[in-house]
Amino acid sequence: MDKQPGILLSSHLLIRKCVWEVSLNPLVLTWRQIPSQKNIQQLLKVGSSRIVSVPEILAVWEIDLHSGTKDDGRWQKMSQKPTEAYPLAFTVSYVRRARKHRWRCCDVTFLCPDWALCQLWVQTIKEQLAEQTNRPKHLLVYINPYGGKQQGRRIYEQKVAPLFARASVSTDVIVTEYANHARDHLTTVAELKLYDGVVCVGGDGMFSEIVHGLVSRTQKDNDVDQNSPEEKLVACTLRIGIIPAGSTDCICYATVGINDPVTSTLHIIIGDSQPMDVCSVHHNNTFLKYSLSLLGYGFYGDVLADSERKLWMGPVRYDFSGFKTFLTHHYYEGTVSFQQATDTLGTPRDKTPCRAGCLTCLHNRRQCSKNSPDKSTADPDFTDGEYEEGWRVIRGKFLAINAASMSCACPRSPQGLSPAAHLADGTTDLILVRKCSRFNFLRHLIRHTNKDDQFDMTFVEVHRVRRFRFVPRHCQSDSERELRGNGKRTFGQICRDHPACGCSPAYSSWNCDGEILPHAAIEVGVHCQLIKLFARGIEETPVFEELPAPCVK
Ligand SMILES: Nc1ncnc2c1ncn2[C@@H]1O[C@H](COP(=O)(O)OP(=O)(O)OP(=O)(O)O)[C@@H](O)[C@H]1O
Repeated sequence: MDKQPGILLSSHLLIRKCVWEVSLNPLVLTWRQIPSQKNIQQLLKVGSSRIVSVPEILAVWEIDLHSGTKDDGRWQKMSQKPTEAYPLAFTVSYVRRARKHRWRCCDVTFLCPDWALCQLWVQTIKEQLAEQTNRPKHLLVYINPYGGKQQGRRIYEQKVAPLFARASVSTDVIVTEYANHARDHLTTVAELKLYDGVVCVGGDGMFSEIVHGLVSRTQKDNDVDQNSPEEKLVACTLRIGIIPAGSTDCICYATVGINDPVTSTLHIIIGDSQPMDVCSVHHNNTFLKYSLSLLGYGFYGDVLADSERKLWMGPVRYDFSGFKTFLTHHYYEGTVSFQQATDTLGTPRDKTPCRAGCLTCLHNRRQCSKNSPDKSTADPDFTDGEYEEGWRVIRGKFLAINAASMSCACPRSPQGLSPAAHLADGTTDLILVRKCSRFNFLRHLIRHTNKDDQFDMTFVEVHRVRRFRFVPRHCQSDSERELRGNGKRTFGQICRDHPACGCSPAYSSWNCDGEILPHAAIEVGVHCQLIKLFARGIEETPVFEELPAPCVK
């Protein structure tokens, strides 16, 4: 065994009858096949080395090659036989990158010539894993058994729990019994100090519950009043993991790049961390909700409101309501005011999407901590419209008002609603679609499904903002809304149900991450990096090139 500087261990070990030079340094574990006359041609054909970064090693254990059991006595399927010269073995479990941001767990078994060397390897790798202090040891897991295709429990038992066990991550599991069970448990009785993170098995609705529970609990524990829109919220210390088991899994797409339970579990095990902004939504100094992805008034609010009246149609209701809402072509009058983020890197129109290790988020996070969020500066390029006490004010008729805190990319819209929106830069992209012809609105919508710029249209404007307010033109009192809720129809409601009628209703609804808000007049503030996820953002290209390794089992 030769030791070079920086190298912790280096030995010749056997993998499936071939001798490999295996070495470990604090950053990577590598194994390179030693060429011999016999295997040189095969090496040229298929490649002969493998590099695994130490932070992506999940576990290591000794195995008894004769009995086929692990060092903890559990049975393991053996694919290699011991030889006289290499009678002992250990297995390393690590992350392997597959296509389209998918991660898989791979095992490689190394055969050793003697007991002492085998022990040394296992011990040294374990010591390196113990240095990875960002990894969770104990997690609180909530499973929604009714999310998506109702597979949450099965996904957890078959795909997630075995990986947690392999990586020695212990869990307390709660299967939710009713909507908001997880939120209420987190806000009140959960003993958060026992855990290194909270995991939800479900979709975006379930994730939203966890965020509401954790953020509210953190504010409660720190005596912060959530009802004040100006209040600076305290960031949550526990990270959140999402095991996708919902219908859309939009947050998973935006933070991992794919909705795959195994990939998300591996991100949790290795202790990845992705900060995320959270928008607080208030009405009249009363807290309404937190939003993580999309706030939409007009088109997206109407689609959701209509689809909720057609639950019996199943998932096809979204297409139906989308088409119907497009045909009704309602516009809404009101005033939008906002504080533009003028001191930040990046704009909604640039071509740089938010990716793992995003420098824009890093830079803008520093700006957020320097500036008080309310001190917005006037936009020097702005000549049109008005300013009121540092807020830019736009009055008009809008087909849609959307605030995208992330790209909102999904399989239907691969670039998303705002392709360059950032996960953690302390801003949201406010998109205003003014009244235009049906044909032009259709052109705008179609651009979400291809690579054309959906903002390059005269009736669309987009601003990167830290706060915004919306007030509908005919500001509605709460009693009026109650009347609507009780079924006494205003003209708006009648028109909504009879699209042939030419006039637009006075109010739409806000779609807040897939839920309808009870008020049209709202104030929204972005809280920079309020939560952290067990994720790393979408990776541009794999860090380590994938090389086929013929000897890996
Ligand atoms: N035990 C339960 N019974 C009924 N509803 C529940 C239960 N647990 C959670 N919920 C609620 O179910 C709603 C939907 O769940 P979830 O987000 O997991 O799936 P989905 O709606 O199919 O997926 P997506 O949100 O990605 O479209 C959530 O808003 C959550 O509050």
